[in-house]
Amino acid sequence: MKITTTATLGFPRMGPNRELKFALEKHWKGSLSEVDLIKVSEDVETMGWKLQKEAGIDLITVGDMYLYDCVLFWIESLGIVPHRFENLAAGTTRMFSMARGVDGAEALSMKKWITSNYHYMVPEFDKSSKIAPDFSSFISSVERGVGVLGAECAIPVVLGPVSICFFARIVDDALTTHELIALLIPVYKTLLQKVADLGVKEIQIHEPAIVLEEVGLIASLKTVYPAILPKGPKINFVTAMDDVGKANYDWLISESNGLNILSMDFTRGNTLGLIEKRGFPSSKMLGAGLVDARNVWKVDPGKVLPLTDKLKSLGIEFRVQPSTSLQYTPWDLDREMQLDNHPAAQVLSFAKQKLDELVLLAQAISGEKSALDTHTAAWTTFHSAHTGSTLTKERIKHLKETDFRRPEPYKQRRPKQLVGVPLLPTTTIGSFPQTSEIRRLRWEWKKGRLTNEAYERAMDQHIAYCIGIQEAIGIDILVHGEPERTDMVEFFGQQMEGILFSEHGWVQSFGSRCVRPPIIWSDIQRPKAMTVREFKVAQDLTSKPVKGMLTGPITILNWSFPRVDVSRKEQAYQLALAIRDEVADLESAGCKVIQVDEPALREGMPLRTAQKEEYLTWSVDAFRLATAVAASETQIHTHMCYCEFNDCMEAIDRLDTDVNSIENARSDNATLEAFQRVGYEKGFGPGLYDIHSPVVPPIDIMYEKLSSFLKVLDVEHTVVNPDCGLKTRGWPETILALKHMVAAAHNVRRNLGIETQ
Ligand SMILES: Nc1nc2c(c(=O)[nH]1)N[C@@H](CNc1ccc(C(=O)N[C@@H](CCC(=O)N[C@@H](CCC(=O)N[C@@H](CCC(=O)O)C(=O)O)C(=O)O)C(=O)O)cc1)CN2
Ligand code: MET
Ligand SMILES: [Zn+2]
Repeated sequence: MKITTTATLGFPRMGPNRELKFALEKHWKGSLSEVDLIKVSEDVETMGWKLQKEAGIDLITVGDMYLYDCVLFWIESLGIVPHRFENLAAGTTRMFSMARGVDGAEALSMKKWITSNYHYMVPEFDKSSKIAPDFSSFISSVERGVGVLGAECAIPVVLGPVSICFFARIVDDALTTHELIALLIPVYKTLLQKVADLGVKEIQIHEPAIVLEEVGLIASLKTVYPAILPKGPKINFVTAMDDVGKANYDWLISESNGLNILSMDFTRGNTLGLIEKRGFPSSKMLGAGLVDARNVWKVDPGKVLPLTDKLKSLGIEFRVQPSTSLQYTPWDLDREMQLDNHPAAQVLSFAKQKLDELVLLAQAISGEKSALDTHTAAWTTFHSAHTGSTLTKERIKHLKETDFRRPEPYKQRRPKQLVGVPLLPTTTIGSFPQTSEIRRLRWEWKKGRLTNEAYERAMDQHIAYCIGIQEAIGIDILVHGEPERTDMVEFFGQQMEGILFSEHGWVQSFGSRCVRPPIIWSDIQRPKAMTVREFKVAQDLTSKPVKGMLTGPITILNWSFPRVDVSRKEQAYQLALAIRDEVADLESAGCKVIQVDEPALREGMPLRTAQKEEYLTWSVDAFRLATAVAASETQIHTHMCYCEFNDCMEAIDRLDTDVNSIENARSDNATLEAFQRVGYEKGFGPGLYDIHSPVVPPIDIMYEKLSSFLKVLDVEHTVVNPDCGLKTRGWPETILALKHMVAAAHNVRRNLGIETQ
């Protein structure tokens, strides 16, 4: 019997030891040449190819080793350059300049990639932008892949033109999406023919935007695809992260669209439902995304084999693939020595292990019944050994309606809070610069070269420094600065039972920045207070209120690898109880204002309208469960950043926080007005300046901005703050920016007669 084919859709790009991250950062500092940077990236790419080849993967992607981001690479290759960068010569330097900004030209904006914690660079097309393609870098990387892997195995990846158009921000009505599509058609036709001429047998065209419910998407697909496909290679049209929805599905399966293989995600959304209801043509092959590329659990044969049996019974010809690129999982589980004896280790799988799973699954499908037996055994052992926490389960069972409700509504509790703090109080979002000295201390401590006491003393000095700076600048609501936290999610996860950590399990978040997502494997419990010690250290140093700083349950869930044996809702409630206990402990320690960050609330929202409400209901409830324990006198803040607020404003209102500090990078007040329209009447802290830029706005700009906020917002309910945490910034610009922010607040207060001197 013919063995089922296996293919991949992309591999982690940072390398087993984050080689690319360190090379990039050296290059940007000027201590590594472009040639040497490219050498590092090619070495990492070759390592990935070798692993895939050795695992027995049949079709391996090439041309997708992006130095910074996939979309950015295609922006540069297509030469789509906004006016402010037009004097730069094409090439890697221009590409990095667009990603990171240069003096006088701010960076392209960054956006969450569909429903993940990966960020892409947003293409920007203004009146002076053109399409000025140069595909030489892409073509030579494909040639390298074909050279190493052979033309039978090397599959070039192209980012599709429809996604470029739908991701793009068109400035000043420079042109319509339709006109942009028309410009891209001949360019893509030439590109795809060039790739075909290299003798490859298949081309993957990735169209990630197809899972979004965008108006006009289908019309674009219909215009573009008949016009661009080359003669020769088969075309694998790749979608991921959700099902494609009915309308797009019907276009995908149409006989006349010229597509040969349709790759779809079977781990999110309801792809099987679409196939069952709407059929699948015998003229096309299915690229079945059966191995979850966004989580770290082994394939469960009990779940996946019934699915493949179904596909077989429908007579569909299919191959085995990961659900999307493996870039969302860490490189290799074998390096995690400290997990060796952990009960969950036997059911974990990182990118390298997933390659073996693809091959085993293909063997099982091809009739080798025993291929996945060890997988079945591992899951059985895991489930029988793992009982979870009775205490947590009981607490959830006995939750009452009042556990989700503050003792009094906003209007009644607000006058009881922070009495004595001036109107338009100034504050920050939590973190202060994470200096190399802080990271070095942490490293020494982790290696055992620094005792717990010595590490805590060192962190306390940083806290004292942060308090001193804030006092000196005259900020009203202080923070301790979060020096003890590696990451706002990792830090909390590390102190909860039921959550596991990897040592090398880095996943790219944007550019060279990576995260090590916690792995939720069992019921959550918080054995002891997580932040109270540092809060007390800070509060003891000042008579001003210090804001307690927590990460909310939804953000912890969405930035972790979740369990697959219980619902996300259940996990969110468990996390909420842990945070609730922390809120109560902070309050007992004298904390008067507590911020519970939820920057990832929007990101976890499903794409299909039908499922959005359900998600927003339980996620808002989880947040309320975490915070409603606070007394009326305690002011609860939240913070959200870099997301689209428009379709979840009512949900944000239902969080029932006293203050919501949001990133508001766009200069107009559209977001604030929209919040007013949905009846949001609680406290607001719109970001006064963008923390991503090292450029410090002058006082008068901040003054204007704050004054403009007050055209929409009520003075009584407005808080003055930057738009996100300051951990990625340096001290000098942080101090200057906060001085300007405080000065702007004073000027506005004087202007309004709230303050006299
Ligand atoms: N989880 C998460 N997602 C998020 C955000 C966030 O803050 N957290 N913010 C938004 C943007 N995303 C971001 C993601 C990562 C970073 C970031 O700064 N990451 C750091 C890693 C942070 C970290 O854990 N650092 C460790 C250091 C670990 C380390 O590299 N150790 C070295 C040795 C020590 C050294 O020399 O630094 C090693 O292991 O080799 C620490 O502080 O201790 C990086 O890539 O550089 C920033 C923003 C959206 N998503
Ligand atoms: C990505 S949101 C960051 C919130 C966190 N409190 C910080 O200031 O870093
Ligand atoms: Zn933020």
